[in-house]
Amino acid sequence: MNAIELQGIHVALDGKQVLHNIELTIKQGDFMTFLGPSGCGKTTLLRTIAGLQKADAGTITISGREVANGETQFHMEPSKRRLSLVFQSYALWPHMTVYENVAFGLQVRKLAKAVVREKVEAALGKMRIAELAGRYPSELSGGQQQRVAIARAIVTEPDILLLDEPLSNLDAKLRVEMRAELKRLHQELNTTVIYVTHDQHEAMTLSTKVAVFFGGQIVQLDKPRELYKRPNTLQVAEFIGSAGMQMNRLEGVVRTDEEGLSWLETPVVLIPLGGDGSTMQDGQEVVLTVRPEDIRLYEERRPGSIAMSVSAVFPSGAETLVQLDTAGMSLMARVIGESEYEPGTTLYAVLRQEQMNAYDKKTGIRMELQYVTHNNEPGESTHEDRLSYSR
Ligand SMILES: Nc1ncnc2c1ncn2[C@@H]1O[C@H](COP(=O)(O)OP(=O)(O)OP(=O)(O)O)[C@@H](O)[C@H]1O
Repeated sequence: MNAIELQGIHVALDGKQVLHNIELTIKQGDFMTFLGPSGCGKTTLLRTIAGLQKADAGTITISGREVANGETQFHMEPSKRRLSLVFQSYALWPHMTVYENVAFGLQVRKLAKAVVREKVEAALGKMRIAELAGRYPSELSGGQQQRVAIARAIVTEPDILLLDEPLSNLDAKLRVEMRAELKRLHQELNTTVIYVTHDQHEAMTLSTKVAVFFGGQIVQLDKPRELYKRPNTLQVAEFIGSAGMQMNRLEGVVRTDEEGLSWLETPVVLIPLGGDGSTMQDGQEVVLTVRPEDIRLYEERRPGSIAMSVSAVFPSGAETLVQLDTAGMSLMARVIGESEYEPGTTLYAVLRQEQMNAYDKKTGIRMELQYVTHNNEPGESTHEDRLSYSR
């Protein structure tokens, strides 16, 4: 069964349209992340699912039950939706111990004392904070407080766990630790999770699915790997490519000749294209993106390679980023392990074409280009032989 179905959700705040026609299905057990820049509507959608915000139009169904309907003005109370919400601020009650904070939601349901104890102990155990039961929030670190907040959310065994930037107040080391904890918890509980973040790393490492938001709309819904490899638009590619996940960008123009041959002309390399040409036009401006790990570096010239000069080397232990320049263009390549390259060295960069993405510069939409693979067999005349490999 689907855990959540959203159909045609529209929300306006203060007369401004914040969510536009959101359509989304989340499967039971999914770890769904809402990813996007600040102000794109992620939190508003989470609050709408939780029932803290009314939808102006559309329907929300949770575990087969309709909980909101814009047309009939039906709006089920948050407490009846069988979900728990954890905020960025932990919002623990300062005058209650950890045990009391976690037990509160069960006590209001008037469960027997022994049942409450059993469930609270289980939740604290799952978050690995059993020994903190008697402490007050002021006696805990930020990471420990966040664990208590999550224990409080899971103790009621909700169908769905909603997490709004739960790690953003933690320092870098704790974030990584808590990320691993959340992943373990999701696997252990098999609860459906919706997670809001603007951190691409968090989205990539935790999620089974990622919904990318821009301007109140979902612009791509994919598995993390697909999103990383094939962003649908240049805007998504650049967003996913920011914050430490460098993305190289190369501008070019499609050229076709009278014989029907096509190629991409960039300032540094000509890339032969196959296909019947139906998806491209002569003169069409294209932006190519290629990740640093998809650039191979050679010390000798190869077909289709770009002669470049090493301008900087950034070693980081397991890998090295090598920055290369030519003709006013800069590329970043990733090399496994340490690299001996010295600034000023000439290297030949080959872009792994099957890993590149091409976008129409005007619309920003990804194009399906067919690249001609390099063929080095002697004596064979190929499409690429008729182009000069590099300029
Ligand atoms: N109570 C409100 N009244 C009016 N506008 C609001 C209100 N809350 C949010 N907004 C606006 O709605 C838009 C979406 O806000 P929202 O908090 O959902 O974005 P977000 O993607 O979660 O951002 P962030 O990552 O910064 O939390 C923003 O333009 C914001 O200014």
